[in-house]
Amino acid sequence: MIEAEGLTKRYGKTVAVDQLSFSVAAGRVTGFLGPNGAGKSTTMRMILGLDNPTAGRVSIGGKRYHELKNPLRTVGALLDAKWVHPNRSARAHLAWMAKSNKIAASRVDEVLDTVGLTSVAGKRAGGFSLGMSQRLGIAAALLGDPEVLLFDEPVNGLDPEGILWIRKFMHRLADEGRTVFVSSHLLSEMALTASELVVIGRGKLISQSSTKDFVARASENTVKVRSPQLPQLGQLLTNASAQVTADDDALIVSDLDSAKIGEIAAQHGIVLHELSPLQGSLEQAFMQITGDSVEYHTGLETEAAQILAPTGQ
Ligand SMILES: Nc1ncnc2c1ncn2[C@@H]1O[C@H](COP(=O)(O)OP(=O)(O)OP(=O)(O)O)[C@@H](O)[C@H]1O
Repeated sequence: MIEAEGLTKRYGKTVAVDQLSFSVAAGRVTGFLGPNGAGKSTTMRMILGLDNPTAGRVSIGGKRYHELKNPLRTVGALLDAKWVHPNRSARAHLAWMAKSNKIAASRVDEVLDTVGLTSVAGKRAGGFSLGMSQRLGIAAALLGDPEVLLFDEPVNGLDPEGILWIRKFMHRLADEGRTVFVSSHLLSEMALTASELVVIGRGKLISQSSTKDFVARASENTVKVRSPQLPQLGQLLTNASAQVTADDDALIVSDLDSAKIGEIAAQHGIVLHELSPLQGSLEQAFMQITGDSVEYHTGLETEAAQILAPTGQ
């Protein structure tokens, strides 16, 4: 369990994190969502005691990081996958970490196996692909068998196979009862990975809720309608003050629910071939909730299709 209360971090005039309060429960994946520069990394660093809050506090199982007796056995983190000595082998890197944290050497081969790196354990980590480096970073986070795991943008730059592996791995960790807190600016990815979302923008909390509720609360209320009498139906719906747009052989209708659309069609003897409410995407939900504070490009899982609006001080 992670709990933040009024967590605030200022760097000079920049307020990176602003009165942030949220909680992260065990046994599920909680997504930490926000555009670039929203304050996710700063928050994660404060959780891990790498940065001190200007105000407020954040605790893990009721204790601040510095109060933890065995930090690596309580919380593991992947902040920067490339943080390894390039000439060390994966095994040597983990063995060094285990030794310096008084963790049994036998854990090294266990975690290598868990993340599927056993066959390349003797190779130099500097030659690893990003996906392999991420796995090594996750192995390091798991060394102390911690109850709480933090991952900062773990799928950034990964290919689809790597993304899928990370997603499944997070689910597995949560199913084992661990607290899994994962930051991302990729809404589409978080929709598939996290069951709970802590959403921030410009350092402030925008919402904390289940992923399902977040979408339901904010998604546009639109309905897809198909009919052999589309122009006539479109006119009737417009007359009823609905917003109507054409979409191939269908109409996308907003500001009027499916029951009302069905009634209007029936009153005028119009045949319907389809009448389906559309659930908004997480991207739409984010845009609606955050208003103009961010701008999203959606769809592709590529750098080009990701968030565009840093806070820009
Ligand atoms: N050490 C620092 N000194 C000054 N400003 C900082 C520092 N670290 C972060 N900031 C600023 O604080 C704000 C939040 O940054 P942070 O990296 O936490 O955001 P983020 O949500 O993790 O974004 P990204 O995904 O781009 O890392 C940004 O405006 C950033 O420029």
